[in-house]
Amino acid sequence: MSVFPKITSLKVVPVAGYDSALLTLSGCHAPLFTRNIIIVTDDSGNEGIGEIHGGDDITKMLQSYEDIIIGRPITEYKNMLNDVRKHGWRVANDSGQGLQELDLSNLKFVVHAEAALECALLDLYGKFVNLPMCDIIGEGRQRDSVEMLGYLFYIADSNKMDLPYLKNDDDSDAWGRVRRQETLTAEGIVKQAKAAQERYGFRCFKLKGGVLKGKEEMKAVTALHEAFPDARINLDPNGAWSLDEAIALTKKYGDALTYAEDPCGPENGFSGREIMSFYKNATNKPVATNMIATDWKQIYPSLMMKSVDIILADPHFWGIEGSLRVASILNDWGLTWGSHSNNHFDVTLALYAQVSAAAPGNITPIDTHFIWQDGQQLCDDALQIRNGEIKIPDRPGLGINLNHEKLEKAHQQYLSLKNHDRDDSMAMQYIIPGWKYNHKQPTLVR
Ligand SMILES: O=C([O-])C(=O)C[C@H](O)[C@@H](O)C(=O)[O-]
Ligand SMILES: [Mg+2]
Repeated sequence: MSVFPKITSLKVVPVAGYDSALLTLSGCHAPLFTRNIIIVTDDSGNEGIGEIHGGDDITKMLQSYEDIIIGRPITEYKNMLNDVRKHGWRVANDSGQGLQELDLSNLKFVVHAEAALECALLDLYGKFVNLPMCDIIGEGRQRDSVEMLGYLFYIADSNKMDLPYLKNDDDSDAWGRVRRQETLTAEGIVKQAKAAQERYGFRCFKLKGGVLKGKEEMKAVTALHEAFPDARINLDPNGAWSLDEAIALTKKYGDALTYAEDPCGPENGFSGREIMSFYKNATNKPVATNMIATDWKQIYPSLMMKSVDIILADPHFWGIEGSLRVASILNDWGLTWGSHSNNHFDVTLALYAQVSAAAPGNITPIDTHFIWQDGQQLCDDALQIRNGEIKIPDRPGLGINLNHEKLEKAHQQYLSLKNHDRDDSMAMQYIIPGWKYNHKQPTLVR
């Protein structure tokens, strides 16, 4: 008979949180974004938690795991995950296109819902053996503290949209104010970076591009470099530029840009993996991606063709152990690991910290959207970004515990929404009536 705690329940709680009117190639972030929180309990009384993208399909996938895991000892977590992969609910008709054209309707195929279960089971397991998650995953702990990057965005004027964006909700410092204000210039981006640095101490920045003309965005990169000469600076237009434009822009403004993230993508019958390899040959610029290498099939040609240097292997796309396998391979081959993010709560923030703490090698500072959500924590003991870093707490598992009242409030916010899937064109159409997504046209260039 097993002496190990057994799983007694699985609960899926869809939640929503507030966001700013952030602009990206896919449009404008809506005032509320959705996520799914999974809570797994065992008969020792422990609660394990995980968080993943929102949307009805992902909620359904998570709910389908219940019968597969109830009654099993937590030490069987690897077998439980294997059974979930075999028997869990799946969305049909994946074209295999993935995110190479940033088609957000493909997120449900790219996101691996079982990563949230993996997180909750490892949280329980860590609590059982009384060790932080980073000590029991991958090759074990590689560092005690993880560097995060300051993720900057152009922001639309939410006063011009009849939508419930937060306004004047946080007057505690410059960041609290700046993150809700219209930002469409290089000076505005530098102001945003300074405010973010003041609150969080970031040493590196990433600017989300694909919004203005490439030349304008590179001017913002140059202004950031002048303001923060020691910072690593990255621009991510999500493949909006043509190969020729990406080469020309990088040549002109190259010194300010430490590396480029998905500067170009599929064109003229070539896949994004081929185009990025042409770009690298022409510029020698290090390249990061969360678009062309999001699974094991895509990673093979990407590495064969030397299309990328930095793979942002988000554990929500690869699973926790999958992401760390990517980290080990990249490290052995002299390449670099990092993680991509979408909007998220503090459960994901803790997951990024734990996975990154276990990623071997010289990793790149980790993406997080959380600074845009700060103040909406679901846990009382949420991890903090201080001096640009998150310290791994001396607590077992993820190192955080849900506050069920806060969770219920976020669930009520979710229930107030008609649509649960991300749709960046909805808010965008308030800015440019009739606006339609085009993966080769920056959002405001119409
Ligand atoms: O690096 C990233 O965060 C991305 O490439 C894509 C995401 O869709 C991001 O722009 C977002 O969530 O708004
Ligand atoms: Mg990206």
